[in-house]
Amino acid sequence: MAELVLASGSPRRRDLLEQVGFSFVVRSTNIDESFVTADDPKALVESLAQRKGQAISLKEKQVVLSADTVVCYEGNVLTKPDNDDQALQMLNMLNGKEHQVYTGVMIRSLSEEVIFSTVTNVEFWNVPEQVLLQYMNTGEPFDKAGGYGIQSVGAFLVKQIRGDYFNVVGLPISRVVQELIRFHIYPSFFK
Ligand SMILES: Cc1cn([C@H]2C[C@H](O)[C@@H](COP(=O)(O)OP(=O)(O)OP(=O)(O)O)O2)c(=O)[nH]c1=O
Repeated sequence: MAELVLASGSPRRRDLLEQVGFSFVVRSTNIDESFVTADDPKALVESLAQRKGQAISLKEKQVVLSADTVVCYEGNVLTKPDNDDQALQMLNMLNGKEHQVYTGVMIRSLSEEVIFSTVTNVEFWNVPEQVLLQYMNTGEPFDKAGGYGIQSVGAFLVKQIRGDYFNVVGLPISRVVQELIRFHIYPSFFK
């Protein structure tokens, strides 16, 4: 059986792969995300996932998985906020509105590769700015695209979603399972 390499420092991606029973090794990448253009969020996340995946040197019988998640609101692409001002600005932008979360995924071996992306619509309740400020002060927004975590305290912001919940958390896990099986990587319950 092939060995799965997760090219990600994201604890959420690790947790989701473990949740469905994959064994894998983690190799964190540090690519420069700044010079990728952001006109098209689908193309953006696919291109970033591809860069992360290509930054790993592969051996025979290894399969690498990489991903990138962004939040998109009316043409604005939101990545992880760098500071308090940015985090609050993002939360204010999304407050009371619907936005899209895009995750791009790359899976590659020495002989094959696949790149795809999934989009989920998320609608936020309208909450007072003071509450957004208090949420920001929890520190939770800072390592998350769009400045919130649907899987944690940020759940209080979410009125409804349309599409894959796990895609918002950072990996469209059911699609990933299907694709990994094509690469001969199986979750433990398959054995
Ligand atoms: C919208 C949203 C994003 N996120 C996270 C998922 C991703 O980890 C992060 C987006 O940043 P990414 O750049 O996609 O990933 P990362 O820097 O955390 O990890 P790596 O590049 O090493 O794979 O935002 C949540 O955890 N919850 C949410 O609700």
